[in-house]
Amino acid sequence: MKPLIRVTGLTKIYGTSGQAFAGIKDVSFSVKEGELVSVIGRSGCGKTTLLRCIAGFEKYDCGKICLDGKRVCGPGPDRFMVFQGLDQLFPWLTLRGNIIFAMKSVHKGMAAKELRDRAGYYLELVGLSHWADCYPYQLSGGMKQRAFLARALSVNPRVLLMDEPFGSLDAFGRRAMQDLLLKLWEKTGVTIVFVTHDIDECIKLSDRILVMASGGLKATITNPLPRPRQCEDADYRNFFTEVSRVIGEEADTGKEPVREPAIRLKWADATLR
Ligand SMILES: Nc1ncnc2c1ncn2[C@@H]1O[C@H](COP(=O)(O)OP(=O)(O)OP(=O)(O)O)[C@@H](O)[C@H]1O
Repeated sequence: MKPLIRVTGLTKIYGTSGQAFAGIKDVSFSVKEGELVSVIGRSGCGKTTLLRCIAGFEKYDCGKICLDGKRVCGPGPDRFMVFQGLDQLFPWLTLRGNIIFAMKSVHKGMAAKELRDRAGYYLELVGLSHWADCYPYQLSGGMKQRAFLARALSVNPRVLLMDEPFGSLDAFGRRAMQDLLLKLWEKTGVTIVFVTHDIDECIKLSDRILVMASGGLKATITNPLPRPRQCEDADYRNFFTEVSRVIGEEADTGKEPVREPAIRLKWADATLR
C-alpha cells in the first residue's frame, strides 16, 4: 500500500545564536493509510516535536514531510492533533458547541441543522449523547478525552496525531479510552500516529512501533500480535520484553537525551550526529 505520510531526513534545530541543538535529527519513516503507528521513547527524545512537525505547527530545518505526496508546509484540515492534558475544549461552549465550532472551521458553509446532526452523531459514537448540552467543567477527565476524540473525528481528518492523550487518566480510564480508540479507528479507518511513554499502550494499540532516542529514530518494530491483545498471553509478554529491550538499551548507555552539552551544536556546524 502507498504510504500516506512520508518523513524523510527530518531535522529540527532548537536554540538561538551561537549554540543550537537538534530536537530531531535525520528521522525517516513512512505510515500507510489506515495504519496505527506509535512513537515511544524517553522524555525529551523528540516525540512531540516530531508530531508538531507533521501537524505543521513547527517549521523544520532539513528534510521533508509529505502527506499523500504533497509537501506539508503548515497546518491543514487533513490532520488533527490531540494534545496532552485536559484543557482542550472552549470552556464557554457546550460539548455540542465545541464540536460544531471545530466542524465550522473545516466544513465552511455547512447548514446549522447538518452541523447539529453531525455533532450529535459523533457524540453518540463516543457515548456522550446525554452530555451534549453540558459545559467542559461538568465533565470528568475520561469524558473530556472522549469529547476530544469526538471533536477530532468530526472534522474527518485523514491523520489523527495524538500526543500522550491518555496520560492524565487512571489505569481504568486509560484502558477504556484505548478500547474506544481502537473501536473508532476500525470504524473510521483514520490513520493514527500516537505518542506514548507506555509500552503496554503502544503494544495494545499499534501496528508498528517507532522507538526514538536522543532525537533520532532508533528502531521500527512491527507488532506481530493479533488483536485483541491480552497482556496475560505468553506471546504478548515475549513481545513486551523485546520492546523493553530496544527502548532500554538507550537508558543503559547512561546518555541523557539531546540537551546535553556534549551533543549541542553550533549553528554553523549543523551536521547532526
Ligand atoms: N520550543 C522549544 N524550544 C527549545 N527547545 C525545545 C522546544 N521544544 C522542545 N524542545 C527541546 O527539544 C527536545 C525534544 O522535546 P520534545 O518535547 O519533542 O520531547 P518528548 O520526547 O516529546 O518529551 P516528553 O516525553 O517529555 O514530552 C527536548 O530537549 C526539549 O527540551
